[in-house]
Amino acid sequence: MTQLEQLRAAMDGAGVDALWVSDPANVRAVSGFSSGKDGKVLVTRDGAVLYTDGRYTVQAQEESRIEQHIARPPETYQDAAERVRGGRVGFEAEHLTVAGLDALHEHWEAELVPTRGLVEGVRLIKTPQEVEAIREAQALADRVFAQVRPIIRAGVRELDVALELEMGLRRAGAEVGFDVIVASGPRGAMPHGVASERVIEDGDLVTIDFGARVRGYHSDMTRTVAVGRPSDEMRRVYEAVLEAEEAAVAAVKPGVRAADLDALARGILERHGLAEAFAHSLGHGVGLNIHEGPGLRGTSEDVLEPGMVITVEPGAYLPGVGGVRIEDLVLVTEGGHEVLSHTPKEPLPE
Ligand SMILES: CSCC[C@H](N)C(=O)N1CCC[C@H]1C(=O)N[C@@H](C)C(=O)O
Repeated sequence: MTQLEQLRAAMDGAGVDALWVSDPANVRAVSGFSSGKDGKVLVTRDGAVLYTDGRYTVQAQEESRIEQHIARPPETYQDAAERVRGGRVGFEAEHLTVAGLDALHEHWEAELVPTRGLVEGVRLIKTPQEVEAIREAQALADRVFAQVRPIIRAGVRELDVALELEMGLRRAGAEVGFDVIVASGPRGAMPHGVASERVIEDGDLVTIDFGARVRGYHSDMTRTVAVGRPSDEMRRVYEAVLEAEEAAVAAVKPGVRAADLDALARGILERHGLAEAFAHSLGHGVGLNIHEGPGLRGTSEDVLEPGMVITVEPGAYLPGVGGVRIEDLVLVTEGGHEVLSHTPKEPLPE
């Protein structure tokens, strides 16, 4: 089944005849149009139309796999009105604004129905082309990390490490996937500690979390590296996080519940007295968004399937002391898994 056929099956399940797609990543997923924030897609039983405006005429022709209609509101809504008249039309409840919904009510003679996760459900399983883009993004990030690794040393600002990573990604032809996290010494206790002016010191652990974006698809990887000799306390934390990460990666295969993977890693950290220190979920799906399904967290009902691309990223954060996170990017395969991130996990210096 093509992704559009899968989406129509999901629409049947939700009891809608058509779907108004407004989330930018979903617009891109359904149409291929890369400026999703300036586009909308209407999917009906027998068609799919991309609506965008005159700034994107050429781009839409080049990129879109579906029919394109160049217009601005209200003409956009008027054209779509003919296609949805009298039907039940789903809209994306987690994205459409109140004003956007008002506009649909104003222009359409149709029943408007809130839906959740229809396109996102299709996006859970990547096509071979999507996997290829993610694989390229990660390979490129691995290369850039290797180039930048020598400058991660005492006396260098976190911001300079981030800048080198960003320039490396850009030079290699990728985009920067998200704000680069470089969290050294006590700043390592911040899971989202984006690079600051702090100067890295001897004895610090430095957590670096960054990703590339290639053809819209993200990579995501974290390494925690030592600058000089870390304290015995942080060494124990590092070994515990590494044990949790490796055990969780090893357990990735189709049929495994995402919640069970989270529990596996959490249980290992708990045995090391670090249950409270693991302040986020084990991981997440990666694709057109850096965070998408499946969610690897205790409350998740997701079950792993071949074609999912996920992160496995346990961490332990000790306020005022420091932190460790180790993250790999993993493809779920028929036979188990393939780790897409290849940057070595360095042993800590004695
Ligand atoms: C702002 S993008 C951050 C990318 C990073 N690899 C990441 O996903 N992190 C860093 C620490 C936790 C984790 C995260 O944000 N997880 C989310 C899904 C959560 O809610 O736990």
